Order: sequence, then structure tokens, then C-alpha cells
Amino acid sequence: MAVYTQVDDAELLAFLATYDIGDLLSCKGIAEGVENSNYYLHTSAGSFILTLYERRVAEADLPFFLGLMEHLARRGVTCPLPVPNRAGKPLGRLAGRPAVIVTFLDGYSVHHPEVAHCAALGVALAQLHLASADFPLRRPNALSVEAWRPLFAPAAARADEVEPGLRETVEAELDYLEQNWPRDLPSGVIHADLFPDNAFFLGDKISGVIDFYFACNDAYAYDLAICLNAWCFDEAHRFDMEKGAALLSAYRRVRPLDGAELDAFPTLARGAAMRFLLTRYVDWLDVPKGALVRPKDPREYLAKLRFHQTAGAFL
Ligand SMILES: Nc1ncnc2c1ncn2[C@@H]1O[C@H](COP(=O)(O)OP(=O)(O)O)[C@@H](O)[C@H]1O
Ligand SMILES: N[C@@H](CCOP(=O)(O)O)C(=O)O
Repeated sequence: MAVYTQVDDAELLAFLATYDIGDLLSCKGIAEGVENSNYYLHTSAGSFILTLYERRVAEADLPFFLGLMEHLARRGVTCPLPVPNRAGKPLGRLAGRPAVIVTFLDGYSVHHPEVAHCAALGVALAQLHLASADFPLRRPNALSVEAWRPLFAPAAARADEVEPGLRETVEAELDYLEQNWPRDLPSGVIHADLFPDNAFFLGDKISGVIDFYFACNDAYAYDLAICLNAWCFDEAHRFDMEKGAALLSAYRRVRPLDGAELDAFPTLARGAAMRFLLTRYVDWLDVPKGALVRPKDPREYLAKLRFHQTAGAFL
């Protein structure tokens, strides 16, 4: 359960009194997610999500994330909308944390996506890229290739506790990625964390996308590579060619990839595996005391990285 910050009742009621969202009927910590503290709020006016932003979210970036959700919603991408408080502001403070209330989205996330889900995601991702193209704010990707070595270095000595040989694998791969990382690909605002738990479905159709707190400006094809890794491997971490083909061809029907994006894709897929391997690895070693959270296994992304190191081109 991702609840890092416990909110006491009196504080919560005082916070909710600054909103026009009816009377509180129930408030429950949410048993998913790893980054922020999320609570499900049921009020006399409906359902909402209360998010308290934790260690990886810089307060200065919140106008980008909240503005992006409003921008995408205006362009037909179903995503949560920040609810303004009585003073007209979406952002408040609760239990010492920046906090927002957003609208609740119907739908469910699929734990084991099928081919049809991957195809639907490909369309939704391409539409998201087109819809965000004229979003005026910018946020560089704070977790791109330049950030990976500084993220790993302080924790490198403990890598073999997680998996023998992990340190050497990561260091050699960082050398490769730093030398070969593609630049000047078509870029814009990307979601950067569109995992199955962040896409909601009703039937085979995507009903909404959540969790824009890693969104940033970066290469569109990198976002596609992140999704390929997150959606198109089976539970034993083996690549599923049919799902990969479904995701990529559905994406390309809405937003074609150019030659440079196709050439770069294998390296982007390696980088996308490295990025989640590293954040999972550092989180695995450092679960905050008292947090109700199930850290995600870095070895899943080590397996995906190893696949891409040997797979070469598959587009
Ligand atoms: N707007 C929303 N509507 C419905 N459920 C939501 C919404 N936002 C978050 N959730 C629920 O909360 C969980 C955690 O949210 P998420 O944004 O992924 O958290 P984190 O940033 O901590 O990873 C989601 O998996 C989902 O079940
Ligand atoms: N998707 C990331 C972790 C971020 O968690 P999320 O619940 O916000 O998607 C991973 O799987 O490592």
C-alpha cells in the first residue's frame, strides 16, 4: 500500500473544509502505487482521489503536472482533473506535504495485458503525444541518461545483495548508453510512466490515463519504449512478440515513426529498462520507515535489459 504520510482526522477535515466537495463519508488509503500517498475519498458529492506528493515529486513541477492534465482533458484525453479549492487553487498543503484532490476515473487496470490491451494502449499513447504537442510548459526529463549514473553510484556497493553481477552489468550498460544515447529525435511531452497500473480500461477500451508525475519533455519514441517494456513481457519476463507488434503498429497508425526513431528504438528500449531498473533498485534498498508500500522488484527490469542487450532490432 502506498501511504507514506498518515493524515489525522482533524487535519483532513480542516483541509476538506477548504473545498466545495460535500461532506466526507469515508477516506481510505489506496493499496496501489509506489511514489505518492493516495487516499480514496467518498463524499456526499461523489468520489475523489487525494494525493500527497512524496520524495520524488518536486513542488516546483506541480504546475506542469496539473496543467498538463487540464490540457489533455481539454483535448479529449480522459485523465484526472485537479479540483480547485474555494480560493480557486488546485494545490494545497496537508500533513506537511503538497496535496491535491483530483477527480476519480472509472475503469480498472489490467495486471496481465492481452494483445488487444497493448493495441489499445498504442493508440492511446500516440493520441496523448499528439494532444500534448501544444502544451506550453516544459519540464526536462530529470530521470534521463545523465541522471542514471549519479542515481546508481551511491548505492552501487550493495548491488550484489540484490543480484550477483548486477553492479558490473549496470556499470557496463551505463557506459554503452552514455556513448550511444540518441539525440534530436522527435520530442514533446511524454507520460514517461504509462505502465498497466496507470491505464484504466472498460472492456477492451481505454477509459482513462492517470499518474502524470513523471511526465516531461523527451523523445516520443522513448515513451513508446517504456510502454513496450511495461506491457509486452510475460510474467517470466520474456518478450511477447505478438503484444510488441500490436503496441507498435497501433501507435504507428496514429503517429508514424520516422527512420531515426526506428534506428534508435533498440537503444531506447535498453535505456527504458535501465531507468526503471535503477529507480526500483534504489527504492528497494531504501523503504522509508513506517511506509505502507510494496517496493517493485528491480530484477524484473534487469531481465528486460538483458533481453534488449541481445535482441537487437525488432521493429
Ligand atoms: N483519478 C483516479 N481515479 C481512480 N483511481 C485512481 C486515480 N488516481 C489514482 N488512483 C488509484 O490510486 C492508485 C495509485 O495511484 P498512482 O497515481 O499510480 O500512485 P503513485 O504515483 O503513488 O504511483 C492507482 O493505481 C489507482 O488505483
Ligand atoms: N512504474 C514504476 C514505478 C512508479 O509507480 P507507479 O505506481 O506510479 O506507476 C515501476 O514500475 O517501477
